Amino acid sequence: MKIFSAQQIYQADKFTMEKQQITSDVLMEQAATKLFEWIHSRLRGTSVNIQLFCGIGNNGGDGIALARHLQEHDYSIKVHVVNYSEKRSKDFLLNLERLKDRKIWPDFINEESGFPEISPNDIVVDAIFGIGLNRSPDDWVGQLIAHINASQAFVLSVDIPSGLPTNRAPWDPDYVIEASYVLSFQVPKLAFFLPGTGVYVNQWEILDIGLDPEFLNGEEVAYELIGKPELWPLYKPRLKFSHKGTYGHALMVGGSHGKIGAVQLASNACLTSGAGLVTVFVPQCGYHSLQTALPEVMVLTDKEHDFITEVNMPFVPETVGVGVGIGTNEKTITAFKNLVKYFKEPMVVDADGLNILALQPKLLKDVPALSILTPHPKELERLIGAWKDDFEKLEMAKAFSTKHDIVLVIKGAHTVTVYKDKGYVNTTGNPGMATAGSGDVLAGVLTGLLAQGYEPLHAAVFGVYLHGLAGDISASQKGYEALKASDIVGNLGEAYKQLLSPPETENAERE
Ligand SMILES: NC(=O)C1=CN([C@@H]2O[C@H](COP(=O)(O)OP(=O)(O)OC[C@H]3O[C@@H](n4cnc5c(N)ncnc54)[C@H](OP(=O)(O)O)[C@@H]3O)[C@@H](O)[C@H]2O)[C@@H](O)CC1
Ligand SMILES: [K+]
Repeated sequence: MKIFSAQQIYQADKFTMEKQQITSDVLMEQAATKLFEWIHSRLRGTSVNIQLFCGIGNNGGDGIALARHLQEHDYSIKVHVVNYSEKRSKDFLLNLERLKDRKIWPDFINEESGFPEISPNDIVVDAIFGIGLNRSPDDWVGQLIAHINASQAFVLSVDIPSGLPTNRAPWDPDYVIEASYVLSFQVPKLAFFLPGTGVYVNQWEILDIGLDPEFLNGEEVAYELIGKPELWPLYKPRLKFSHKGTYGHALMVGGSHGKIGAVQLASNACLTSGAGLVTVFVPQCGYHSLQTALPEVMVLTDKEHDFITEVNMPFVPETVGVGVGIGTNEKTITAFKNLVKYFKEPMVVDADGLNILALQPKLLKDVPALSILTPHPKELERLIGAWKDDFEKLEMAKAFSTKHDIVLVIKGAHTVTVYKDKGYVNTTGNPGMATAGSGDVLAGVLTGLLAQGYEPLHAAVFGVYLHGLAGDISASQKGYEALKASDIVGNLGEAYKQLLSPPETENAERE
């Protein structure tokens, strides 16, 4: 699903009105009707107090129009106009008149003394600011937002939590609505998925307000939200007349004394994700445990006992996954340098492999084009430098990816895969996956997909989703706390099955 910028949403608006020969008021009415239907289908006339806080722009207009529908269906409502500017929008004013025609008189809030009491049992509709927010809310408006947050009422935000900008971090983190639920128009907003701004969005859903599909389908976007429908075309079905050679031979290079488990998890994941053959290259201390734990995996050892000093390959693998548990011993760094220089196909670099690249950035020019790097935030910062907010981080990641022609997988609650000027936001995964070895499993999955011939960008987007889905299945079986990385490997097969299950269940899978 495409993620549009605010500017693109305004363009979609304009295009729709011109093509369908409708006015902006009609579009607002469609939006308000969808909001009303969503609420009504859940409340079914329940007697609950609904307090609507409406700004003076089109987001406020949506709220005012919604109030009219709620009143027509006998809901108990209280409408507040948050009077933060004299510049009221045309459709806001039109809907305010319609409300007055029905003898509903909103109160106008101009300062703190006018804040209403909000009971924890009320429902708050937040229609103060939408995607038009372009500067910090005035103090008294910020205080109103804080007052709503402190109320413990259920807060339903229209389009986007008020105070949350679409393209930067909030000016003041206390001046943003903490939404219980966001009903967002037509397309999800990038801010919902980034760690600094996603915290304001507990749950979200898209309402189709009828923006024109011709525009939506034709527009190029900087970010895409990845769900099942985006993955189906990437999947490579197993063929009847295939053999293990068809699915590639992967080499996993990693491990050091006390960290053989990392490479064990990664190679197990690599094989389980479907690689035809997997060989592991480890220091000698890893030999027995690997041969015992993973009979399907072949093991090569370094001449050194505790760490890797030179990677000798008696065969040419389809791909290499390097870095998990490898450490940063000087001799290991030399081995890593030689490996990235010698190997010419896209590879996966994780963990200490990334730290070595951060220590010696000139090695980046030797990393094969289209290789996949899988940093967590700290590793990313070592690679690309510090950022001011998540939006800048993504721009810096795009520049880095373009400069070095590599695929960057930025791990987090919503892992974002970046290649050149485009980002792919993942929708699977859960907090239980913040556990030792989870990243090693991902590195293994991605290496396994590369071995099977997936294009590197596809391998990254597909693998991140699959890994998260296996984590979600694990969480449903064990809960968050008890979830271990080996459970994720154990559920990769079930994840494939769910991923390929028929489209009927698709909506339920979406967030
Ligand atoms: N296609 C769609 O999705 C549809 C979208 N619709 C709805 O429209 C919403 C966008 O509406 P909008 O453009 O009127 O902006 P909104 O957010 O209401 O702000 C109002 C104005 O406030 C101003 N302003 C900004 N920051 C400020 C601040 N800190 N303190 C004070 N003032 C500030 C700024 O004006 P300025 O003063 O900069 O000229 C801004 O224009 C969208 O979220 C959705 O709910 C639907 O109606 C139908 C179709
Ligand atoms: K809002």
